[in-house]
Amino acid sequence: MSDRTSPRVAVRAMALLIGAAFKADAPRAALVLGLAPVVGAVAAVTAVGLQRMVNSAVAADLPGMLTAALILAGALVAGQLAGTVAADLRIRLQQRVGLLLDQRVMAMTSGLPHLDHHEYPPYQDQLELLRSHRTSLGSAFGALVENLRALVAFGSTVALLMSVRPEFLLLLLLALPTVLAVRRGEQAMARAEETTVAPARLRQGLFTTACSPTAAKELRVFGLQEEIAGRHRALWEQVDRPRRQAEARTAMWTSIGWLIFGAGFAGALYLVVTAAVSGQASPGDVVLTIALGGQLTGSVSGLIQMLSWMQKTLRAMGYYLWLDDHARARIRPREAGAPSPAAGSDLVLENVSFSYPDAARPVLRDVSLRLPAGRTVAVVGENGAGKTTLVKLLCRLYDPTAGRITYGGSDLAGYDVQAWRDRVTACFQDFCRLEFVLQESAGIGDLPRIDDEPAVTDALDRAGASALPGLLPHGLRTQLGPTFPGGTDLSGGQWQKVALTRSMMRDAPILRVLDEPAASLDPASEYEIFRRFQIAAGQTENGTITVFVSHRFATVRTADLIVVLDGGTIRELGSHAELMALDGLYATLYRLHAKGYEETKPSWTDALDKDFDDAPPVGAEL
Ligand SMILES: Nc1ncnc2c1ncn2[C@@H]1O[C@H](COP(=O)(O)OP(=O)(O)OP(=O)(O)O)[C@@H](O)[C@H]1O
Repeated sequence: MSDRTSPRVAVRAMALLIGAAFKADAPRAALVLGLAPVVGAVAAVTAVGLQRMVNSAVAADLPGMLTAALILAGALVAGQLAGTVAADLRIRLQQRVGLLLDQRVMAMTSGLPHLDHHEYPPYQDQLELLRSHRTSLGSAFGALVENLRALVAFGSTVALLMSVRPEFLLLLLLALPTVLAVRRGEQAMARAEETTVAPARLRQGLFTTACSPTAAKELRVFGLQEEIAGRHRALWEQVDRPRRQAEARTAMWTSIGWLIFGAGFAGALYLVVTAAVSGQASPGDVVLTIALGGQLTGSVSGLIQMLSWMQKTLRAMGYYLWLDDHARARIRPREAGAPSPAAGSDLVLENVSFSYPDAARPVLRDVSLRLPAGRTVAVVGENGAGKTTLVKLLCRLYDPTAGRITYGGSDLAGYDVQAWRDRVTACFQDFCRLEFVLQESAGIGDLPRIDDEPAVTDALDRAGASALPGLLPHGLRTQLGPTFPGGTDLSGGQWQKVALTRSMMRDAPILRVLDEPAASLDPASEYEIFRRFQIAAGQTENGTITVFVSHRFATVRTADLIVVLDGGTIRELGSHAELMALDGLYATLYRLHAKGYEETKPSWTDALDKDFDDAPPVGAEL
């Protein structure tokens, strides 16, 4: 992993923070940055006032004493006012900058066209580092401002000390070991965090599992609480040991640095006191040195704390910039005039192969397939055969690693990814339980019509869920999900129907993907839904291609075309009748399922047999 605190990254991060602050609130940003040096210089001005006061008092110079008193009073008032105002302004601005960066992180993460950052461990590690340092992002602008203040405080103190004796510049050098120790400590800490990020991510995963309502049932039934807690503890140790060691080393080096600085300061005091005794320095110089000495210790310590804070936030900004670079390389703005997919064509896979990042073997190998417009296509195969991967490629959640997918003769990769997705709709196996009101949770499937009640009612009907609003206390306005007070939780099948309704919202999709859309549905609902899908697919003017993945052969047999995947390749292809006549893998699997099915076959499936046995096969055309 690259050094997240390299000078180049630091400069980029600071420019980004200042830009974000001005974007969030330009007048406030200008005021905060302008006040920081004023606050930083107050202590040095106070020390000058003291020096003048003592020298004027020794010389019995009343006007001089009055001027010194004015300087002291002015510094006191300016310090208090500017300090309070600056802190207040800074904290609010810091919150706004934090919000802006949070929103950018959300936009970048969810705007990435592909899924690899969620599924590929090295990317997940980077996201985990960013997530664990997210709060530092919020305070990054504050750290920048406080460093500016601390630098001015330190610089003005050193300048004044040099005005007493130039050799006091050496004190600056004596502060260096402490500063370097802190910087090295931060780097060691960064290394420790980066090398332990994988177990830290696993530990976070276990924590989420232990607290998640989805895992709650299995945790109790299998008595897993102790097991999960034990694994969490072990991972904590694994993560914590290198971090503790880095902290201990930093503390040791910082203490040595402070000892060197303390010895130097004692030497400076000795020099100025002996000079005053021999008449080479004024009593004011002694007071100034003592005041500045205390001030210098405070400002070195402040500077070190600020530098340490700054390094932490710069590290967080380094992770942010990694995501920014990653997203910039992948998120393409929608090109004006880029070709849009025209409706009514076939979708064709030409020798498509696909491997997940870093995977040893391809998941799909040399798949060639024509998905005809206006038809339903079922994809079947054993677990791990590559069915979900295939539909992910169709949605362009990944691009093939070899071969190509074309629509209307044009490579999908040539279309703007968002323009393609605008014409695709889907219900995934691991669908989202969006805890909005029912109207929105379903309507979000076609964002411009999220509030369109007739559109949602129609989609509910097409998804076989028209009864759902009537079962809920406030119909379409019912708040879904147990997270909200007064929210209504749904059964697994009802949630799935809401997800299906979402996939029914877009009016004329080119492609509708249904990845095990009926896993939680009862057989009658499943039958009804597929019947509607098939009728809808044949009727839509643009000839929607409906691709569904299913293990339920009673439904699969209704498809116009059935694709049998086996180990990432197409084993068989055709209509139900053709595949049964072939008497291969499909026929074997079908008979296995039918055996159990015939024994318990309910009467409503007679309609299924009658409806689809006469359907013309389309596999022959391919
Ligand atoms: N994100 C991923 N990264 C690496 N490998 C993956 C990923 N997703 C799936 N795989 C692997 O790809 C293969 C095919 O997975 P896929 O989900 O496409 O199978 P499937 O046919 O849909 O299975 P199922 O019927 O169990 O849903 C599996 O061996 C799986 O381990």
